[in-house]
Amino acid sequence: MSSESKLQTFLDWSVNNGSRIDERLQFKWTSSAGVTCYAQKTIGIETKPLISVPKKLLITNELARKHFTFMDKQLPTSNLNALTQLYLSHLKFNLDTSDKERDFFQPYLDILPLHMNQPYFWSSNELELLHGTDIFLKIKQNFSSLLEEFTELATILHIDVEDIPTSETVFTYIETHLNNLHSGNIQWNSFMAYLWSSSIFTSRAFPQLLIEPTIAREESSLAFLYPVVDLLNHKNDTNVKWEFEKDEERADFIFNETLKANDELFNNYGDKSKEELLLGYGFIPEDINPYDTSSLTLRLDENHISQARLLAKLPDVNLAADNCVQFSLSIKEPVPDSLFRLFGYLSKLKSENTLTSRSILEGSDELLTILTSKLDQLKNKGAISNSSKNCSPEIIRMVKNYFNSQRRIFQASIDFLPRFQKTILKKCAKECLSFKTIYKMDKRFSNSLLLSFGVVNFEDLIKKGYLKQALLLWIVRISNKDEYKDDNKFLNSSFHFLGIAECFQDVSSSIVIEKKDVMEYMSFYKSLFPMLGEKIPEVFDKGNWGLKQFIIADTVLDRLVWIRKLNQEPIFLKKQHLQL
Ligand SMILES: C[S@@+](CC[C@H](N)C(=O)[O-])C[C@H]1O[C@@H](n2cnc3c(N)ncnc32)[C@H](O)[C@@H]1O
Repeated sequence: MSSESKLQTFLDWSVNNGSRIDERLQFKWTSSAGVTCYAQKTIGIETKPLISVPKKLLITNELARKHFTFMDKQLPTSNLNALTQLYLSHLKFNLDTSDKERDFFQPYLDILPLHMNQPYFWSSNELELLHGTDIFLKIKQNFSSLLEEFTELATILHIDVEDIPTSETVFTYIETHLNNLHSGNIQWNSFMAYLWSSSIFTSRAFPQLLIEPTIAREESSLAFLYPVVDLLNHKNDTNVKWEFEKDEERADFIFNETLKANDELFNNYGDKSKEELLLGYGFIPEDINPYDTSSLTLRLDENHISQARLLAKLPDVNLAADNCVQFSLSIKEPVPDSLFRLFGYLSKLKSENTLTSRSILEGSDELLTILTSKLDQLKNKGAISNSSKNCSPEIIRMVKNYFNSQRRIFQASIDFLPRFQKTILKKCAKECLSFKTIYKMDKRFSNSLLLSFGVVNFEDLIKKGYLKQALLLWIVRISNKDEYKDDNKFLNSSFHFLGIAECFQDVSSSIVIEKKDVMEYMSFYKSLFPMLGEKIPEVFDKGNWGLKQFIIADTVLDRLVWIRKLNQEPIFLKKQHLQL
């Protein structure tokens, strides 16, 4: 029977069994999206359902329960639809024995597609295109759960199953059995049949809540198959309503938009990201999708994971694998606060008990490095040749589209970081000062750099590579501020709020300087002293300019200065807790 006649037989069956389909609708086969529904005439917004289907046409968990014999408590709890999925495999592929229910549902079973586009059914060459992505990890995880669930079901229901693949062999198993699935020639109790029915459920089932609004929360993932309405394709943001008319026992599809003649009638499967559409439904629309998300998976040091989760107040993020945390990124929320907190934690110094503005800003720079390298990887991966070996052009198109959407999100996250840093700096404007401003304000100091290093302005300082020397010299100058009779007032009043002298004192009283530290700083120190003291005594010969002061100043630098990665500009930040 051709696809068109199967579709007609199905529509007749559904109407003969009490379905009502608005006569202005027409269902057709299309090569791009399978069965598709169009308006033949203009349809205005109506409260009357466009499609109503009686309960007896729905394939529910209740039917599955009647079919199999088992003890209730034994069923797998990881997927409440496991039994209904197995029941669907039985209806569709058990052709050995006659079956009243199968005979009844036959017209519906005949229009369920055997060619599925979800990545679980792709060839190894096609799957290779996704290798190294989070989506590939999810495919592997989902395969493991499905295998576990299927094995558990078979044991509970005492079903003889041959040849269950393992997580390692599942990809080859599917490639070997794919042609048999396409011709409908598989055993109902095979893993291939279960994978098919589970994908049918993922791509076309509706929530049981629709029929039973009072269902317990633990059972909210229960689902059922809803013939006719499941022929409608998906478009995000489409305004639809599904209702169950209890008295008449029928499920209604109400469309709250207008349609012109030849417009497609869409359903809304729930506003989905491209990743969800690809994994669950095997298609990706061309247009830009505001619901797109991407994820950043990070492996954390085993010793730090619990502390990191506590201090960074990580929400119950998806633990992708042992010691891995996963964060969702989207155009709407390019970087969640929890990710900033985690990087703030990772950039925290031992001297910081909590997250500080410095650790958060430092962390945001680290995050920038990681996001940039992820973006580069995505650019490389997305550069797929249109003639990739043995890959379907449609799959290549979808994968490219997926990578593009992922790149857009990572780019949005990268673009967000400088804005975030600006906001933080604004938030602590009263407790921070850039070294550029300091350089401008402390004229005597900047003049001393002109005389000693020939530095004419701040940019020149960075260009000539004297930034670190200048920072250390200035910190030591602040530690000696009481010795500058002329500048004393200026140094005290202008920079006092940063707490540099206090931090210097603090480090000085606790630091233990070893021989190796002295060796490390010796050549640096010798390049500056006694030369500077002799050349500009009014700055570099007041107070203590010994080598130890520079070792202390380096620690102060670590504790109080954030050097912004983007422009190498150092910013002094008073040590203080920052709440995100
Ligand atoms: C609930 S079914 C819809 C009916 C389906 N067209 C059919 O032939 O049976 C969901 C499947 O339809 C296809 N689909 C749904 N919306 C689509 C869209 N906007 N573009 C392309 N394919 C779509 C996908 O293959 C998806 O897995």
